[in-house]
Amino acid sequence: MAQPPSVSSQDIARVLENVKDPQTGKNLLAYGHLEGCSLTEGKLSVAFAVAREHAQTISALCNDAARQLETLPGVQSASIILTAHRPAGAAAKPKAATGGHRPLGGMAPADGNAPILPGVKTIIAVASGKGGVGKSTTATNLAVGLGLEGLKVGLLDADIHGPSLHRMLGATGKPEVIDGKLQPVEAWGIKAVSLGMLVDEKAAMIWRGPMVMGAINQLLTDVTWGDLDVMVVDLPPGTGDAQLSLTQKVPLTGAVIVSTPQDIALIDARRGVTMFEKVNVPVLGLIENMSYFCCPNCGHNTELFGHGGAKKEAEAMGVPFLGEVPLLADIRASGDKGVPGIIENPDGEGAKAWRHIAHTVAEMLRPQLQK
Ligand SMILES: Nc1ncnc2c1ncn2[C@@H]1O[C@H](COP(=O)(O)OP(=O)(O)OP(=O)(O)O)[C@@H](O)[C@H]1O
Repeated sequence: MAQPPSVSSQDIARVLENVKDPQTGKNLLAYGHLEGCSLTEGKLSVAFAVAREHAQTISALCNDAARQLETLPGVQSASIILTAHRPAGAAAKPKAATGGHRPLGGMAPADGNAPILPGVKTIIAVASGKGGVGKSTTATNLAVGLGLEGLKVGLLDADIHGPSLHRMLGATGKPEVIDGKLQPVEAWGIKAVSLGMLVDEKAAMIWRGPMVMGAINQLLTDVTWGDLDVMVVDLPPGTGDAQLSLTQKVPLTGAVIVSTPQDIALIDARRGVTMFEKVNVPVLGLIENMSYFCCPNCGHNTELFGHGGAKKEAEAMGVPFLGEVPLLADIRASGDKGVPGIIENPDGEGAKAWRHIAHTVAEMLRPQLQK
C-alpha cells in the first residue's frame, strides 16, 4: 500500500534557509530554530522558536516561507507559528502575592515590561474548572453582549487544544495578513481570532506546552487588534500548569468562571477561583450554565443537575454571582449554526441571561475604561 507523503524537519529547514531577510541578507533559520511540525491531511503546521526582539521581522518573512513550504510534496497549506522566547536572563518577575482579591486594576503587563497591547484597555479571561460546561459558548455570547453594551470588543480563542470560537461565530475563513500582521475577523460587532481559523484543529490538539504558549503569544501580539475596550480570552478548560502560566503571561484585568450546578463541576470551579487568587487576578464572578432545562413546548423549568449551586458557591467564596443560563436546545443549535444565541434568539431566556451578565461585567469594567 502506498505510504502517505511525509515531510521531514530537514525538508522544512532547507526551505527556511532559502528565505532571506532583504534588510540583513540573513536567512530565516539564522533567526531561530525549528521546534516541531505536524502534517495532517495536507495541512502543515510548523512551530519556529525565535528571540522576542526578532518576532516582528520574522513574521513578515514567514508568509513567504509558508508559500514555499506549500510546494513540498503532500503539503496543501502551510502555516508557521512563532514561539517567541525571552532572551536569557529576562525571566518574568513574579507578582507580589497579596493573598486575596485585589481591586480591579489597570492592564499592567504581566512581566513588568512595556504593555504588550497598548490599545487594549482591559482583558478578561473566561475559564472553567473542567471541560464541556459551556465556557466557549459563554465567552462568545459575553463578548457579543459586551459589544451590544457599546464597548469595542476583541475575542481571542486561547483554548488552543480545542479551538471552537470560529465555528460558534460562523467565522471559518482565513484572516488576512497585512504588513506581516494578522487582521482579526469581524463578526457580530466584535473582532475575533482563533487558532482554529489558522491551522487544522487536529494539528493543534497535539501541541506541547511551549508551542501553545508561543501560539497564544502570537495571537496576542501579531494581530492588529487596534483600540479595544475589552478583550475576552477563552482559556483552555482546567486549572493545571498550562492555565496557570497563561494567566501569568496575559495581563488580565479579571476572570469569569463558568460552571454547571453539579457538585463535581463546582469543586472544579473552586479550583479555578483559587488559581486566579494565586496569580492575583480578581475573579469578576461565577456564571451557572445549563442551570435548568426550560421546556420549549410548555415553558416548564426542570432542574436537571440541581439548581443554584454556583450561587451558593460564589457566596461561600466571596465572589460575585453573575447569573444563570438555562439548558436550551436552541443554544446548542445556534452555536452549531455559527450565530451566537444572543443574536439568533434575542428574546430567548439565554439571550436575556447573557445581556444581564454582559451589562454587569461592563459596569465592573467601566471605571477602568474611563481612565
Ligand atoms: N446553556 C446551554 N444549553 C444548551 N447547550 C449548551 C449550553 N451551553 C453550551 N451548550 C452546548 O454544549 C456544548 C459544549 O459547549 P462549549 O463548547 O461552549 O463548552 P466548553 O466548556 O467550551 O467545552 P470545551 O471544554 O470542550 O472547550 C456545545 O455543543 C454547546 O452548544
